[in-house]
Amino acid sequence: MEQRILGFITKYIAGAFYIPRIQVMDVVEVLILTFLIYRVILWIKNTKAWMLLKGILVLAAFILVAAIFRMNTILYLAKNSVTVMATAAIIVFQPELRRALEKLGERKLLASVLPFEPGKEKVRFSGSTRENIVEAAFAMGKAKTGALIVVEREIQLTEYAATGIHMDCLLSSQVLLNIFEHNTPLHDGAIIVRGNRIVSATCYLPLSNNMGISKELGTRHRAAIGMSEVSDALVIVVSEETGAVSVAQGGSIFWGITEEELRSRLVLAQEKKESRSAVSGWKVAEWWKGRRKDEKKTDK
Ligand SMILES: Nc1ncnc2c1ncn2[C@@H]1O[C@H](COP(=O)(O)OP(=O)(O)OP(=O)(O)O)[C@@H](O)[C@H]1O
Repeated sequence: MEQRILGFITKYIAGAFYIPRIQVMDVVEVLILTFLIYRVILWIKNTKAWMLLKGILVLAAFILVAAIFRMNTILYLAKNSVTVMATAAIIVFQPELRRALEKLGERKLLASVLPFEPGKEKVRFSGSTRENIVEAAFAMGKAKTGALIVVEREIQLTEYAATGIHMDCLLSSQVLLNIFEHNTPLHDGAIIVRGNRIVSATCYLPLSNNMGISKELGTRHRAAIGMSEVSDALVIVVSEETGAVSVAQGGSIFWGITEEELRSRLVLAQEKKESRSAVSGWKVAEWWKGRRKDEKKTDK
């Protein structure tokens, strides 16, 4: 048995000491692959694919042992079940894969090379829309009227808008107050804001599966976090119970924020350039640093 292990290692080392001729394109290829692998590892770390990776590592170790000891039946089964397992993984991780591809699309490679996009406005929604949202959110907070407002950014939320009642109405604080008024047909669920207009009301949002979310937060807040996990939207929640205004972004909730904090988050969401860089590159680090200050701990 010892000889078998030694033989395996010697064969492996003999293969590893072969030094091929390295050309410029090989270096470029290695750099590209390094970057891609780094991004995949980051993605795995931030999603439940981390558990999948752990499972794959255990399986790989098991298969390695089987290869060393020449357990042919196990090797045969492993070889033939790879396709089935890959298909199963794609089905199970479909939401995460979709989100990863959407993020790739968000970056707009061409746009980041070109300094400007002709014919496109610099802001997503006007200052007046921003102020109307702030005004209505805190007015509803004062009156303890529950509300859920999704402000769309780069990722289109058409499929979530389709779960509600189509509106296409110019946003104003009065309209917001009216929509979320108790016992009215449109008060339940979320509204989706695109630009300066309310696209849809009574929309159903995906609930977050995050086990770390405080038990004090009910389904309205969980839906806000869920929506921010699957998109880059800024989701504003007004608690019916406490009147607190919170914002969910990037899978985290910033609970009980002030008027000024909500305004500055909306300013960031408003600028098209800012929102694009807020999900990529070094800005992410700044954003993370910033969010630690006012983020409500979700594990209490
Ligand atoms: N998946 C969802 N999508 C959209 N809206 C939802 C969803 N789930 C719940 N809601 C909204 O949240 C309301 C229920 O809020 P609930 O009291 O459970 O949550 P909460 O987080 O404790 O909020 P509050 O502090 O306002 O009580 C529902 O009436 C509905 O309007």
